[in-house]
Formats: sequence, C-alpha cells, structure tokens
Amino acid sequence: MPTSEPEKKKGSGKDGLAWVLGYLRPHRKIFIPSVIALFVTAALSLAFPLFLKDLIGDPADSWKNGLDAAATRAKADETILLLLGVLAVQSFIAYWRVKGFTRSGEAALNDLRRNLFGHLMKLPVPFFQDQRAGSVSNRVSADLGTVRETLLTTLPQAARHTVILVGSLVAVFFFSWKLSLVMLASVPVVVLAVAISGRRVRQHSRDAQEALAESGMVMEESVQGIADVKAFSNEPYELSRYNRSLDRFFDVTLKGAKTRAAFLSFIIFAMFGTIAGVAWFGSHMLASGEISQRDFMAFILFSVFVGASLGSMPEIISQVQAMSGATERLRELMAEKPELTGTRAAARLDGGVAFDGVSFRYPSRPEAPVLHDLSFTVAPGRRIALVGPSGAGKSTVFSLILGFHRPESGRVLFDGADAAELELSSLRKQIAVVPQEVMLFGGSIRENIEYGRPGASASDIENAAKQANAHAFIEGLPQGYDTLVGPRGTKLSGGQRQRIAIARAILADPRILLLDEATSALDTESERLVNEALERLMAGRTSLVIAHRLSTVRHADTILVMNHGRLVESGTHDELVAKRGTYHLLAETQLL
Ligand SMILES: Nc1ncnc2c1ncn2[C@@H]1O[C@H](COP(=O)(O)OP(=O)(O)OP(=O)(O)O)[C@@H](O)[C@H]1O
Repeated sequence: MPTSEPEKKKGSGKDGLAWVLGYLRPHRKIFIPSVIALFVTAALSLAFPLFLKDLIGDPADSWKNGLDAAATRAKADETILLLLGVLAVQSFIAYWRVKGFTRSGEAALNDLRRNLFGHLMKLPVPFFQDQRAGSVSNRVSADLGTVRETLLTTLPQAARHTVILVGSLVAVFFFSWKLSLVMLASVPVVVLAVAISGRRVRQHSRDAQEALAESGMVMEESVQGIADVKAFSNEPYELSRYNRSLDRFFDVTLKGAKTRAAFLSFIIFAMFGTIAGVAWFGSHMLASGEISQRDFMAFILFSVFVGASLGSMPEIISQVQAMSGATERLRELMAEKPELTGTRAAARLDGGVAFDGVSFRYPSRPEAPVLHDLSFTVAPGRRIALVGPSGAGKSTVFSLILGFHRPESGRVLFDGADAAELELSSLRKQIAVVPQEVMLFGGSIRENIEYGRPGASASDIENAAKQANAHAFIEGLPQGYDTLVGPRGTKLSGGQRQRIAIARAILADPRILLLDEATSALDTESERLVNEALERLMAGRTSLVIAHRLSTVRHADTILVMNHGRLVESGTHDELVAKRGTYHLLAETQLL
C-alpha cells in the first residue's frame, strides 16, 4: 500500500475491536441474546465442579464421620440428576448460542466484506498500479480470515473463560482462602510474562501474515503469467521464487514460535506446578483435619478450572492481537482516499475532446515527465489517429481521458467543460475502450457482451454482435452465446476476442471511442471482419485511435504525432507526408 496517503488511521487494538464490533451493531438483536446465552452457559459450566465435589467428597466425608451409607447414596442419586438437568439446559442454550453467534457474526463479516470491496472499487487506478498482482486481494482475504476466526471463535472463548475464571476464583476462596492464597502467589509472575511476550507475539504474527501474503503473491503472479512461464521454461525459477518466499515465511513463523513456545511452556509449568504445590499443601491440611474432603475436592476441581481458563488466555490474547494487526491493515485500506470526482453529472456529450496545456507525470515516477504542455482539440464525430514511437505517451493520453489520472497542470475538456468538474462515472459511461489485447471476463460470451450495458436485452446483445461481425462465429460455437470463455478468452482467437470487445462497445453506445489498435497482424479475412466492425462502431462517434496500421491513419481526419510526450506534428496523412518530418520517417520505416 502506498504510504504517501496523509490520512492513515493507526488504530490501537481496542479501536480495531470497536471497529469490528461496530459492524455487529445492526445484528444486535441476534448478537446480544447470543452473548447473554454465552454468559449463562459459561456460568452453568461451573455447576459441573460444584456437583462433582459432592459426588466425590460427600461419600468420603460421611464414611469418615460414620454416617448412613444408604442416605449418602440417595444424596448422590439426587445430585447426579440435578447435574444432568443442568447439563441438559446448558447444552440446549449452547445450541442456540452457537447458531446465533454464527449468524450475527457472519452477517456482520459479510457487511464488512461488502464495504471493503465497495471501497476497493472506488480507489483510483494508480493505487492498483502501484501494487503487485494479487497483493491487495491476498492480504484482504488473509486479514478477513483472522478477523473471522477471532470474532466467531476467540472472542466467545474469551468471554467464556473470563466468566469461568472469575466464578472459579470466587469458589476457591469460598472453599479455602488459605489454599487460594498459596495458589494465587503465582499469578503476578504469569501476568508479567503475558505483558512482556504479548507485544512480541503480536509483531511476529503480523510479520508472518505479511510473509504468507508475499508467497501468495508469487503464486498468483506465476499462475497469471503461466503461458510466459512455460514459454521460457521458467518453472524452476518460479518454484525457487516460491520456495524463497516460503522459507521467509517459515523463518518468521519460527521466530514467533520461539516466543510463543517459551511463553506457553512457562505457563504450563507455572500453572500445573502451582496446582501440584497446592494439592500438597491441601493434603497436609486434610491430614490435620483443617479442611473437609468435600471442600478440598471442590477446591481442587475449581482450581483446575482456574488453571484451564488462565492457560487458554495466552492463545486468546495472541489471537486478539493478531486481529488487531489485521484490522489495522483493513482500516488503512478503508482510509485510502477514493478516486477524485467532479460533482456535475455529464449530460449526453456531443463528443468534443480537448487537451489544454496538459502536463503529466506518474505519481510512482515523479522524476520522469510523461506529457509536456500537450494541447489538441477533437471536434465531435471526428476520427483522430495518435501515432508515435513506443513510450511517446499515447496510452497515457487515453488514461487521462478516462480520468484514471489527473493532469499535473492544464485541463482535459469534454465539449468545452473541464473534466475535473464532471462526475467520473457519468463521463465514463459515454466513453468506450477497445484495447489492444482484449481480456474477456470468466463467463459466457453473452455476459461478456452485456458488460457494455448491464441489463441489455438478448436481442440488443445479438444486434450488437451482428454489427460487430461476431454473430456468425458465435452461432457456430456449440453453445452459441452461452459458450464460456476463460478469464483471458483463451478459447477464442485474437480477432474473435476483438469483435466481442467491439460488440461490447457497440452495446455501450458511447459518444467517445478509444481504440488501441492491435499490433499483431490478423489474417486477411479476420482483419477485414474486424475493420468492418470497427467502421460501424466508429461511425458517428468521436474516435481516438492509437494507430499501428497505415490503412487506419489514412482514414483519419487528423493525425496527431507524438514524441517524448509532446505533440510534434498534426495534420492529414498527405499533409504530413509532404512535410517530410517525424511522421514521414515513421511511415517510411513502418514504425507506426
Ligand atoms: N503506470 C505507470 N507508472 C509509471 N510510468 C508509466 C506508467 N505507464 C507508463 N509509464 C511511462 O510513461 C511513458 C509513456 O508511456 P505510454 O504507455 O503512454 O506510451 P505509449 O506511447 O502508449 O507507448 P506504447 O506504444 O509502447 O504503448 C513511458 O515512458 C512509460 O514508461
């Protein structure tokens, strides 16, 4: 994530928790009863040691005190029935609690996921250009996974263990304050250990998350570019890259594991060592008749509960800390500024486009100016060819027209109105792009064409395909319009993909057309079909074409010749040829 954004919210763990809990607010009607049920079941689980101490302790005491064995048995029968009753109630409530938690938690998480995705969609193009492939999506899904785990598993656990801890502590003091004091002697040591290692555990978990996301990114890059990977026989290289990132993850995890392992083993020793010590002290008290068998049993059972709850706290704390790291990153993402947009909705455009003294450099490379004081005017309905050597800035002109970037100085104008004042979405709806390398979305051909105007009728889609010279070949496919095409349309040829993109643009019915002509040659028939489709698409619309073919430039009303981000020549083909300047050179050397 770029760090240049001024508005970065660095929340504390508590803020992060409050942020996540904020998403639970709309679902409180289910969440709050679930929390209450959680406390009730936690409290009820204390009944277990309470009844158990009677079952185990009473017979021993009555035997010692010479009481009637039959009465003791009857009391035990009564106790077990009560205990089973409590367990049944506890299980019944637990069923609803788990359901309620899952329902409200997952609903809240879905709201969060929706909000995040909605916000991602609003972020400016440069934000994504500055990221490596998949890094945003990988990190978001890893972080959401952590938040989910904490919300649905760890927080309920924390609440349960807290209730059990407090209840058990009250119980141990009640049954023997003397033994309790012996037991509690170890608590300050444990608290200190938690305080010291907690921060380190948190840092390690954040590092581990990042390292894992990094390896996910390597996989994503390799999978996305699989054709190139194979073409260059670079599988071993990619494997070694993946291995390196896994090793890094492993190292970081191991480092974290050391802290956690040391912490856990310390806790285990302190905890169970204390219980053993207490049992020893208690048996002395028992021997001198200072405590009854029943109370001693109660004390031991509740101490085990105290130990178990305290023992689970480090895991809970480290998970909550992991969540606070995850929410911190998610909130940073939410704090990224959305795309700047004007407020005035662009009315139906005539199609006039102009650059007025536009200078521009990419924020990621501020040292390299890309456009210098570029000015040109395109009258509505005209056809403009942009030519120039590679890196001249032609695609950048398109990006500025689409509002992906804002000029550093100067203005981009539509029908004379400053683009900065116009609402981006209303503007983009009137612009269509036919890129050089057409990427089709995973889905049917119909859906891919419909992307130009979501909700278009089947007949509109077919008409668009007919005008784009695509209908015939689509009908020829076994599943026709329902044929599924891969994310990159691998099942279709370049020319076919282009005609689908043209059909999409025809359906969108834009006023302005941005066309990046394919450099790769199509066979003559395919090229004729594509050109015919393009002619129909361009008719009556303002078209800007990054041209690579002489036939295209010949038909342009005006040719803009760019070099090093400047407009060096403009005019018709004949005028420019006569000038014997840059264009002439480009045409001669077939560098168009
Ligand atoms: N996202 C980006 N971040 C930084 N620099 C960029 C970015 N995109 C393009 N550039 C740089 O801007 C300059 C102009 O690039 P642009 O893609 O507009 O040229 P072009 O004329 O379309 O070239 P080509 O015909 O090869 O596509 C180049 O020097 C390029 O390296």
